[in-house]
Amino acid sequence: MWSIVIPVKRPEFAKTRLTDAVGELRPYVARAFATDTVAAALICRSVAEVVVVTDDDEIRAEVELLGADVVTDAPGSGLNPALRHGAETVRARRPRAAVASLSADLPALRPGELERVLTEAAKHRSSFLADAGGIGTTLYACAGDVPFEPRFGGRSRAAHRASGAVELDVGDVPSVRRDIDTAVDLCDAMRIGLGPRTESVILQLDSVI
Ligand SMILES: Nc1nc2c(ncn2[C@@H]2O[C@H](COP(=O)(O)OP(=O)(O)OP(=O)(O)O)[C@@H](O)[C@H]2O)c(=O)[nH]1
Ligand SMILES: C=C(OP(=O)(O)O)C(=O)O
Repeated sequence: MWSIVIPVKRPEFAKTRLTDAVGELRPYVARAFATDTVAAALICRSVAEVVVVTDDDEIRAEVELLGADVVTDAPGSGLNPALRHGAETVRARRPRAAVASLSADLPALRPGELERVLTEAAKHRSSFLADAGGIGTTLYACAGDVPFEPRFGGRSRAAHRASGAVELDVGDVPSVRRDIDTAVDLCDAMRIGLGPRTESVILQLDSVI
């Protein structure tokens, strides 16, 4: 079973590359992405717990209701330190927990696809899943006795590979790979099938592109 750490940046500063597509709805879109991601992770059969790293009070309230734990966005110096803080919190309680981090911008995430990825990840000491664009990473996973050392940001697929983590070769898991940076990514996720919170925010738009 896995402990999943999901980082959520303050929505008022998040998903800036979607500004042209969603305008003033951007913080609501970012929150909906995160909440749909957390909801799908929580019902995945391989997931024991979800820890969300955020300073956003609304995200906190929503995901706690769903059953996730929340820790503050310490030390306040960006994504990888926030992820390490989440993993440290997990391992303070369960020292040999297998930990995986998942991006919070996967609003089409399907629990069964995540389960297939985590089953493959369980065969390795550390591993990662490349994003749909082939440059970044959506999931980074470590066995219980392995230091959790994420390298998200920019060309993180190459960075994770260079760190010695194994790239997971799991076919047909589009919902786990489809992170959303742009309007085109959002259209792609709509084809896969959006989670209900994102769907209802997107319905308020005249069009996405
Ligand atoms: N807790 C926390 N999460 C972060 C931080 N920076 C990024 N994230 C999360 O990391 C994941 C990937 O972030 P990006 O795709 O770069 O998201 P973004 O910065 O909102 O997007 P852009 O503004 O378009 O660059 C998302 O789940 C973000 O919420 C941070 O400083 N703290
Ligand atoms: C942070 C990442 O996401 P993106 O660059 O797609 O925003 C990453 O893939 O490492």
